[in-house]
Amino acid sequence: MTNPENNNKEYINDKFQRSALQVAEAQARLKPYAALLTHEEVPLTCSSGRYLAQPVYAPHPFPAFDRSSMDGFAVIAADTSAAGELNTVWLEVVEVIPCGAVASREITRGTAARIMTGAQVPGGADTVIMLEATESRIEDGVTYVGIRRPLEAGKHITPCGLELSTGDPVLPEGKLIGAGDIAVLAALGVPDVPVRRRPKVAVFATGSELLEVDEPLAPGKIRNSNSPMLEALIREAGGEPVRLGAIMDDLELARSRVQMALESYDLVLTTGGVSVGDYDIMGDLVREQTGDMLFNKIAMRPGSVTTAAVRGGTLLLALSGNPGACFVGFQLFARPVIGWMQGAAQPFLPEWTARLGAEYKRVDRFTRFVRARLEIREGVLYAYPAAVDESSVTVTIKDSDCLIIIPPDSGQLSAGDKVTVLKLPGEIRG
Ligand SMILES: Nc1nc2c(c(=O)[nH]1)N[C@H]1C(S)=C(S)[C@@H](COP(=O)(O)OP(=O)(O)OC[C@H]3O[C@@H](n4cnc5c(N)ncnc54)[C@H](O)[C@@H]3O)O[C@H]1N2
Ligand code: MOO
Ligand SMILES: [Mg+2]
Repeated sequence: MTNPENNNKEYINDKFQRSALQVAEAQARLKPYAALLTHEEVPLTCSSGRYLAQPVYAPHPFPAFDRSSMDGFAVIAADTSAAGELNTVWLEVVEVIPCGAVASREITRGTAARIMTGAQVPGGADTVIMLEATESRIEDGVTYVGIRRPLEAGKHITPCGLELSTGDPVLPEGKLIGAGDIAVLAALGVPDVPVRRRPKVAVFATGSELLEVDEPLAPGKIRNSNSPMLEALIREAGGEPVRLGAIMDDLELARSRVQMALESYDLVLTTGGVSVGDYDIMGDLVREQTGDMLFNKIAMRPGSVTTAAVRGGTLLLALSGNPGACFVGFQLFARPVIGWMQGAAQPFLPEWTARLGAEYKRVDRFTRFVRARLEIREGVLYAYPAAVDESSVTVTIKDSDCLIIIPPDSGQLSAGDKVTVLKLPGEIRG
């Protein structure tokens, strides 16, 4: 264990003199090191939640043929111009066209084809009449369809290319693939989808107080809740978490673990030990090689101690040990890094506008990111700040739909005031 007496005396002054960066500046410092990963092809059904590595253009028109949108008869509109209540026009039904079939002949004046929803409209026909609007009779083995009103051309026909023409852009590179995208890719005949490789993100916690989840509580100890939380957050952001466990507050041990992780994974996340305490080894470790430190203080709360360094080209993001600060630090810094690595078109949490559901009086010299619950009432979005949003608090993380951004100059805010919120992934809990 690190001895407080000889705890990095050379760095002792730096430890307290940290210059705080604005959040956007810190994010910008990370970006050059969040290199785009290679791509791989995955089966279409496995592509949900992955980021598209290449844009998709329509290889053919969609629909690829003129399609009937009703069960009925394909006819020539001009044949029905004289039709009326007292003048039934009778057309000879020359064939039946089920879905998937192609007519064997063209429709000519005086003829019609029975057609099903989704079937290709036969050549010559320019309109479809619904079955219910017709009558039929059979005479000498020949079926006739009777029509009592004039029809417009183009009715109940979905034209070839209505949705897409050949070469139309369909999905941009960087799109997060969802069910609708999968439907389109299937319709366009893309069995294997080029997606970005998922970043492998190593997670380890530091803290001599940490117990595993299945261990009984012991005096002064707590269970390591940040590691499983971070793993879930990494998955949510499209990364592949690699759990490296928890280590004691031992600088030597942390140094070798961090080094090993930096050599083996795309990104390394740690939690704990980044403040100025005697055993805050991650802070010490990053300060050892000041050249590769990107930042160690951010003008935000919680998460002001979030620290980042780059070693051998790989990013180390040392998040706070305080659960609330660890969560917010992940959302603002680790999430975009994991997104950038996958070429995400929208790597940041989306910004929404809401009304404060209750007053917020806390004023800070740093921007606050306040955990809050969202509720929609009469079409208006309200954000209710968590009653306790200290960075050390765990339980309110689970009740949060968003983070309200409270800039330092906002003063005391009243219920109903407009605020910007960062929407967290998932459904609004209501
Ligand atoms: N003198 C000062 N003290 C502190 C400052 C400061 O500026 N001056 N900053 C405070 C702020 S702000 C924060 S945030 C915390 C940051 O603490 P660390 O990142 O160094 O984290 P630890 O000291 O390791 O732990 C803090 C807290 O979190 C608990 N913890 C740690 N790891 C986990 C885990 N994996 N799962 C759940 N809980 C965890 C730990 O037991 C402590 O209670 O520092 C303030 N202090
Ligand atoms: O860095 Mo601490 O999380 O501001 O509370
Ligand atoms: Mg500490």
